[in-house]
Amino acid sequence: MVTRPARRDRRSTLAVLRRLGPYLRPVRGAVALAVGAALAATLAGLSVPLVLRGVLDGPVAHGDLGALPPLLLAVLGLGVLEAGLFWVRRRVLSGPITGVERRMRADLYHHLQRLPAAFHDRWQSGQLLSRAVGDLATIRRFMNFSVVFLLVNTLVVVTGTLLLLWLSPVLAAVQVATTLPMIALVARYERRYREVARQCQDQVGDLATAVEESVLGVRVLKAFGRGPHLARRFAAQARELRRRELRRVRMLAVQWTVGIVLPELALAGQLAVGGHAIAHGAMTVGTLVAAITTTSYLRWPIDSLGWMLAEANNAAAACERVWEVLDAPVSVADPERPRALPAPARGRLRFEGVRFAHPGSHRELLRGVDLEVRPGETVALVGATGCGKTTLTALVPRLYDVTGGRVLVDGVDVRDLRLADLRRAVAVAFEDPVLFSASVRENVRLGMPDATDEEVRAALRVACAEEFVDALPWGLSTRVGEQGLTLSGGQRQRLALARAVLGRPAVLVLDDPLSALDVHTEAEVEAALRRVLRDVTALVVAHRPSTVRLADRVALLSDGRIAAVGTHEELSATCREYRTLMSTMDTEVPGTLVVGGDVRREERPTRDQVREAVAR
Ligand SMILES: Nc1ncnc2c1ncn2[C@@H]1O[C@H](COP(=O)(O)OP(=O)(O)OP(=O)(O)O)[C@@H](O)[C@H]1O
Repeated sequence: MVTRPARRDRRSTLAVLRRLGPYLRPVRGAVALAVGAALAATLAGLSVPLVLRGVLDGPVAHGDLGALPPLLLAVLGLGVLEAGLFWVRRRVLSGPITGVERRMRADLYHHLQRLPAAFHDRWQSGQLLSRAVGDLATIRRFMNFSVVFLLVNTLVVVTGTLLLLWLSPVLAAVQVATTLPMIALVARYERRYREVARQCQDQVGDLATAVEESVLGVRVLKAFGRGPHLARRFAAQARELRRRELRRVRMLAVQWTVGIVLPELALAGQLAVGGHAIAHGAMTVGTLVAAITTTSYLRWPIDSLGWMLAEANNAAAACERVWEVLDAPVSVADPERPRALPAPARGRLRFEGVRFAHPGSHRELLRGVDLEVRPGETVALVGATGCGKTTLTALVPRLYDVTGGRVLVDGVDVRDLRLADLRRAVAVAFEDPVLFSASVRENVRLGMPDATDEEVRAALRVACAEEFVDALPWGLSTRVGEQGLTLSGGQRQRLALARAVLGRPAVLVLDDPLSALDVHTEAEVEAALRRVLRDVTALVVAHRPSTVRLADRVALLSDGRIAAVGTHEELSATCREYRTLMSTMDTEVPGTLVVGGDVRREERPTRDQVREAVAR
């Protein structure tokens, strides 16, 4: 499993953030209005020093108190205008920007759904979760606030400096001299800060994975008493996150300190220079007060510059993480010129010279599989543990694509079919039946959302699940807990079977469909399956004789190829490897444990045990 991708984007923060453009374009009107409102608000604030100069050098200097009220009203008006415009900025932007976040999240989710199984094999779910939740929230905060104020504050610093220049070039020079070190510091920290931010966000992803795994596996952890061990591992990861966060905070602390000290230095410098100039009659008190008020007003824009660039770097690191997922290629996709299945579909399934290696694996798992499952026929696929049975079945609905050869349904290469058409024609029930936290009805209708309750019930009957579903508190509407954990393994497997047969597929791929059933239920489901399998082409991965009994023919997968095909009797008579395999399977049924009336199946033999048996 890959914790996180190795690729690191070395592009500048601006280049990374520029990719937000297409998302921001539809709301550019709102952004422009917000920038305009924030700019007008800040300029209103920046005008106050000019009015102050007017007060000091006019009515105050000349004792003309009658001229004072309009100027005081002007100060009050500017204050109210500034507050109102800031309100407008927030009001105008929040809705559109949360809409942008929603669109990005929807795109990410949609893309995750389209990415092939091989992608999900490699990525930890916590990494994906933290990107879909935490990183997108970081980007939203940046767009909502920092984008506007980076623009506005830069403009305000420039305008304020020009105003100072107009008031007094020498006081402006003091201001510029004390601002330059801040700009140099920010430039120096830019890349390092982004790297640290990235490390923190990656560590949050690892932590989310750890939480998710231990929550999903809580029963196993409890049963094996591994809770304390996991807690120690989690604490170590949390310590690592803290260490990285502290590095980030230390860098921010330096920026904040410098950001606070420099404006104070500017004020002290301006007081010294201005006081001297006033003493020599080269400057009025009003000019000095106006300059100092302007410098004070510039304090927040300059202070915030470092902080907002840090936010920009956080957002750039978050963007990189989101783009990594969005840029992952959808390698299993609809063909450019899709072909249609002949109607009505007959369900002839054929593997021709099929080769396959898992991405990143140097070992070819399947090395030329040739097998035909005729319409209406059931073929059981058997073979030693880990020989590639599940992988071979996963090639039919294109969970993976073959690396050589081809898989054909009714003579059409599955890669030439639209995925929707293929998945309508081919239904799958996995060994590990995954259910979602939704009602029984929604879980069964997963592949056919429009199915009626009657159709759902018919499928449940086929899977021998109707009785237990009716006994649930709300029948079909009962919500099964997360991953269906409120149901027994056998119940989950029967729902997964019902889901597979609901759409009346032409081809049914079943991966060990009886694995989680007790002996009694197994007999029931087996009988029901016999009925289903009569009308459909089926490839069934079999781990025990009872499943093999369902099949018309059996195919033995060995060393990446189909080593033998025939009826159970033929193979038993002619194939030594098959006999040995069946004898290891047979040991499972007598080995069934009966504990207080509760019937449980023992573990299947390990791959090594099977190999040993085959070698004997
Ligand atoms: N996503 C993956 N990436 C790399 N290797 C994988 C992946 N999935 C499975 N494998 C490897 O491929 C081999 C075949 O796995 P597969 O699940 O197809 O075997 P199987 O015959 O169905 O086994 P079993 O009988 O135990 O269910 C195993 O060695 C497994 O470790």
